[in-house]
Amino acid sequence: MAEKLPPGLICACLIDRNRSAAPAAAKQTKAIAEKIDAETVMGPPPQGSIAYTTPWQALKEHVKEIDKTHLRDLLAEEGRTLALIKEYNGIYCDFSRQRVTEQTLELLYNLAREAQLQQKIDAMFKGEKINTTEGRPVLHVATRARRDQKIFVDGKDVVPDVWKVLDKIKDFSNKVRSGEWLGVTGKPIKNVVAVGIGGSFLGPLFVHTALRTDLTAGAAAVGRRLRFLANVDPIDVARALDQLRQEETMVVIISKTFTTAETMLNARTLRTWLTTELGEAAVAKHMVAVSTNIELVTAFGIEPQNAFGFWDWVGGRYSVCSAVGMLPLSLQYGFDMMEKFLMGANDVDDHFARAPFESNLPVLLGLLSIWNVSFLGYPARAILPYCQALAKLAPHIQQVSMESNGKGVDINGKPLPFDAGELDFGEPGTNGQHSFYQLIHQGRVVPCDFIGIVRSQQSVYLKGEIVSNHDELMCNFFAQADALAYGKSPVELRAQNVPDHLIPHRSFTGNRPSLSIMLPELSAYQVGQLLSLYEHRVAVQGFVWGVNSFDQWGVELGKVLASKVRQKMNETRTGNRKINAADAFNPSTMFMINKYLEGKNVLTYPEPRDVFPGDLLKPKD
Ligand SMILES: O=P(O)(O)OC[C@H]1O[C@](O)(CO)[C@@H](O)[C@@H]1O
Repeated sequence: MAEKLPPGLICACLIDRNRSAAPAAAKQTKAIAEKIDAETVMGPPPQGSIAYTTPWQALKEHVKEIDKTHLRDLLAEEGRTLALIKEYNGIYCDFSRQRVTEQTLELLYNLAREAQLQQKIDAMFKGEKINTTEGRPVLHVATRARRDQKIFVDGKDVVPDVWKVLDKIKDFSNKVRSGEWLGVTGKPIKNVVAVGIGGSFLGPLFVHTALRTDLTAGAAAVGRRLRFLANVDPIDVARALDQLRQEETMVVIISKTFTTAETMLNARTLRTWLTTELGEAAVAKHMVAVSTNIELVTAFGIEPQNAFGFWDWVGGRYSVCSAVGMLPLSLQYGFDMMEKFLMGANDVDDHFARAPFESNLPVLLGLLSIWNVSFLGYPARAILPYCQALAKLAPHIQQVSMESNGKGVDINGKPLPFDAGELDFGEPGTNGQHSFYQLIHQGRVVPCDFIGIVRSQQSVYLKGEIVSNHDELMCNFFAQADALAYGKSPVELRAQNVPDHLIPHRSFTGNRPSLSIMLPELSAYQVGQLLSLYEHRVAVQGFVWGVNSFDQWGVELGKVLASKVRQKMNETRTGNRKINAADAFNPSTMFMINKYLEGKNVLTYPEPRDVFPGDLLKPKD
């Protein structure tokens, strides 16, 4: 295990094992080790960092100017507002509620030029190996390339390979949907359970949730069910399988690596669920896979013709446009609709690659986020769609953004002299208004993305009501942005006869930044546009901060430690014993695991056997 860990962690582990030493001495040794480690492994913060450049320093100076202004006054300038409204192919972005002037934007463009942003964007689209720690290109844009586009990796055009898989998905999903592909008992397949986690789950879930309210999509999905199984929590298994009959169900195992512990355990669980009922022959008709590792898929027992491939140049969190999303979503909605989704994403890809910074929406979004995080000092960002169909946008972007830019070192491995990344969270409005908006109105400053849709896919209007349901939703969309920007002053409150003792409680400082995005509707095309917009915004931030946004080493340590716990837990089960000091956990973990083992003995079965959801609730024989 040790040789897989970076040197800093090896030191920490060695110290951890030296538990007999006096705590003070151990603390001192640890501090010294960490210092040596930081100096020898990473070195001092790099003078080459973007933070030491003139454009960065100019922006820092500029904060003083901005601090003299209030959004209330900035919003009074119509010329400024017009300059800060940007539109591209139906996407309307109003940046006027950002704490910026036109000069701020000029300074941000200087920063982008200093960071060689355009060159980095070009390198990405050209298939250069910009994910340097894994030696890979970053080409999720190729997964939604038009058939006639050319994108090269190591001199080979990859677009024909992309379309070979897409054609296979089209053919397969048509067969399943038309009833030409039948289950092992001759029944048509009506249900799909997509098993995957992280990027192999959140993107497809986001798109599925967005399309579920599209009337056309709804029609295409009539009588069909798409469920997701991500967590190994048995409750998640139970919910995913609830009311499903094996003979009408297809299980799609989605894993880039085909090694992710949770996904593989769930894959084995669902294989057993199918074969217990239908026999071994069920695997060929009811299980398919999406992976870059076709060897492991075959070893699992899924036939290669039932495997849908993708490539190591597609990062997991950027993979929804590959077979990862396209297969389950085409089974649910039909390939034609999903092709529109791809073309929406492709449209914004083209815009991102070519448009000048001044009108490039992902670039503007990215630069403004950098302004908020690195200069104004706001570490969080709320994604607030006034659209229930976008309920899973925030969780998806949370992974895209935080797994990409949550880094402590730059692309050359040198410590960053600033905090990169931000804390992303969000909920659809108006639900969020009745939850965490209190904090963003009167507590911490959290820059907000408001997203609204002009024409809803559904209409609800009761005669006698002032406005329709959708208009009501949008009234809040417009109002919230102004409430944050303008606030409410004690003078205004006094004029409304608010008693003095309540004035501090009812005052709103305002001057809280937000941006508003409006889309004409939310069909598959716009969902694709929105996805690409957010993905590239994250890339812009990473390119300017100088981090590698396309690796994710930070998720590894927990996986290694879980595997040690798993092994020890298995030993205690077979050896019928508790965890003890020889198992080399710290006292806290040792006590906690033993508490867990003691507590769950009431429910464990003495003999190993397959247990399915609901079994634990049945009386024991
Ligand atoms: O698709 P896989 O290989 O199962 O990985 C699932 C997810 O796990 C992660 O590696 C994080 O643990 C993500 O980056 C990835 O999307």
